[in-house]
Amino acid sequence: MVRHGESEWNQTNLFWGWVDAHLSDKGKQEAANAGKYLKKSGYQFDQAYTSVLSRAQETLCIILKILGQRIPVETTWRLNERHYGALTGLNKTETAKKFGEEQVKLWRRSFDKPPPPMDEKHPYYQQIVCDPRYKNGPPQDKFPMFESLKLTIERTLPFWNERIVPKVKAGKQVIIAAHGNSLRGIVKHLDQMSEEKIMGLNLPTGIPFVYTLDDNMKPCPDGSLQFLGDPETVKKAMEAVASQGKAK
Ligand SMILES: O=C(O)[C@H](O)COP(=O)(O)O
Repeated sequence: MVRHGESEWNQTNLFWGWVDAHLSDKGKQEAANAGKYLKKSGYQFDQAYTSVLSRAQETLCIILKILGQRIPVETTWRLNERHYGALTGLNKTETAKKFGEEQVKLWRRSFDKPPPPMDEKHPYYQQIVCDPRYKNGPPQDKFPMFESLKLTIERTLPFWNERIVPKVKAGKQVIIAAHGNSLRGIVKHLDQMSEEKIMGLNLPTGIPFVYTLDDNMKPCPDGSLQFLGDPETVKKAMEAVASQGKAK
């Protein structure tokens, strides 16, 4: 699994959720580094999965190009970033100054406290709701206007169980290029993390992590959340993500 590289909106520290941002130059470099690391470690994949958002698709494309692999790619809104509701488009530092760091941490990392909903007057409402990439779902009457991690997991796990698990059980190697919170949902599920523990997990951009699963889809000993990167770089990258919500 890999969280997309830094996007143009990461640079300006905005909540972006379902808004479609492209990779920044740094993000393209991060994706290229991820590809090189995977290549050096000898990874070959049979199937790829990604969201319908450009930043995840661009990351996957760069990685597969470096691996020199052409494999089937399945895209789904179910792997999208969580929908950040009314916070979409707001600056994270400014939001922490206005509402306090604790509140922003709860919105960003708590399990079931959702951000306030996006209403029809929100500047990104039309762009998201009318985007043709959602013509195959989610249905208009269930289209999210906000998501907690819990709600994100509720729409990500059916895809994991129905589409990804059968491939893995058939012995296929799969790569998932997605987003900080859709991947946190899968990690929570695989490692059966508590709601408290998942609050402390900040996935860095563009650093792949590996799961080796047994026949019951449980992580093998040492087969859980293994980052492919130098530990100090991974640690710093995780801290940097956590501190995006500070008032500074
Ligand atoms: O949507 C966003 O802003 C990011 O993809 C994830 O942000 P977070 O790290 O604040 O949850």
